[in-house]
Amino acid sequence: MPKSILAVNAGSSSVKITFYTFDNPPRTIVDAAISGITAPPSTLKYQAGGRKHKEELKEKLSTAQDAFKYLLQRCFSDPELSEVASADDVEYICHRVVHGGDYRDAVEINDETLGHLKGLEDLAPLHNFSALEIVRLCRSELPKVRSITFFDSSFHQTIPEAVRTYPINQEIAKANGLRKYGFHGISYSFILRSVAQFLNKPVEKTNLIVMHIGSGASICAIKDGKSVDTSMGLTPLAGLPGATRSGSIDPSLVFHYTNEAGKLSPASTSEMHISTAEDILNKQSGWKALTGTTDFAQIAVPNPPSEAHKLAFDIFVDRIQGYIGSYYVKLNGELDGVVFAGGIGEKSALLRRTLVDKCQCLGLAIDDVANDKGPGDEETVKDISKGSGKGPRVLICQTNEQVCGLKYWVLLTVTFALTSRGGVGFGYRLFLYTWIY
Ligand SMILES: Nc1ncnc2c1ncn2[C@@H]1O[C@H](COP(=O)(O)OP(=O)(O)O)[C@@H](O)[C@H]1O
Ligand SMILES: CC(=O)OP(=O)(O)O
Ligand SMILES: [Mg+2]
Repeated sequence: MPKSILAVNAGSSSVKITFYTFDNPPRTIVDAAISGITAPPSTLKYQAGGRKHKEELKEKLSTAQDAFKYLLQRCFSDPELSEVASADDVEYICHRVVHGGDYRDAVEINDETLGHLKGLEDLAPLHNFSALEIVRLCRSELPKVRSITFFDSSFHQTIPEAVRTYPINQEIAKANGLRKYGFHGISYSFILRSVAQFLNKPVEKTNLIVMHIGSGASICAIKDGKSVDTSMGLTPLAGLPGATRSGSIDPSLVFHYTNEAGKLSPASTSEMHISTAEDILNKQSGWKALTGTTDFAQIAVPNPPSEAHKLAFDIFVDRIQGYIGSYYVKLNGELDGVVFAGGIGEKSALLRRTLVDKCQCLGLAIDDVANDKGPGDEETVKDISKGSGKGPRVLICQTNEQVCGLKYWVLLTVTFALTSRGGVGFGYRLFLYTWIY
């Protein structure tokens, strides 16, 4: 009988890992996350069985790979976690990889797929490189464990041509894969299923505007259970601003920023080639550039410590409001709910209230008590709308990018019956398959 599945989510400011059992449904053995990698000290959150623990770390973990190694070691050395004491207890690792290019589904890592993904590294400079560093580490340090990669971009394959196409020379666009891909799709997929279930609607009849807003922030219009537009584009830089990202700007700004902007950045390596402009717009912009902090909890406060903090908050609200209006029209006003998710969406009552107040003309209204209280630990979806029945629901969804990847993986392995090379038997996969539907 197989042992455990490890799911890894390397975000731009955090690394989250979860070990699951092969049960029906899979049971979480341990959930561990390090956040604030870009704003030290980092914080560790650790949850196993009934034990919950949060601490500020003294160790300097400046890369996603360091954070991953730390988390793995922490789990393996926990004397109360006999189920995952070493790499021998792990059968598969499911990695969240942000940019999957034209991959429609998850893929198993081998020399060929890894080589292909390496070619996409430059298109998600804050993400793919870090995630693939973890994949490479797993291949060398845990060579017997098979790695499967899941892509944020897969969920957005349904975006219509006119939305995903940039109005540029189409030969060049096609040759270089220059189109809107969209990201946070693993999260949107989890949110869609969870909210549809909560609203008691079939997924394929559910229409939502979902915000996944954390260090990286995006918004997605979902019509009949399919992504029809999203704010990120060719790379996760487009759309909303983030902790260190500018979001959409006039592209000409790059040519007027500094003379150096078009040159290769000192951050470029043999692995990753980014220009100074990309480095500035991805890593030195957003609320960090405006306020000095990447922590939105210091910005979303009733009495901001400076005008700059207030401006950062107002800019974020303005950009999100613009997308909500646009997506409401794209969905023809047929909207089941507006959903807040991601670190900021789930935790900032102030941001939620401010936005909903600004979108009252769409029939959105918020219950202040429910909003201030937020969701309980075990509450995946919480309704914070005012009144009942009429108008789109205002919801919070505590997203989970790890478990959703796991579900996709099960589906993939069942569908394609990945060889039995030391893997789980087909019958067992079928058993897991029944858990999905
Ligand atoms: N109470 C809070 N209010 C506002 N923002 C918060 C709060 N708690 C955490 N955040 C913000 O959430 C963001 C992290 O979101 P998350 O989705 O977990 O990260 P990542 O984008 O790295 O995956 C950080 O910018 C953090 O400041
Ligand atoms: C795509 C993206 O921006 O991801 P994250 O929010 O995890 O940084
Ligand atoms: Mg994230």
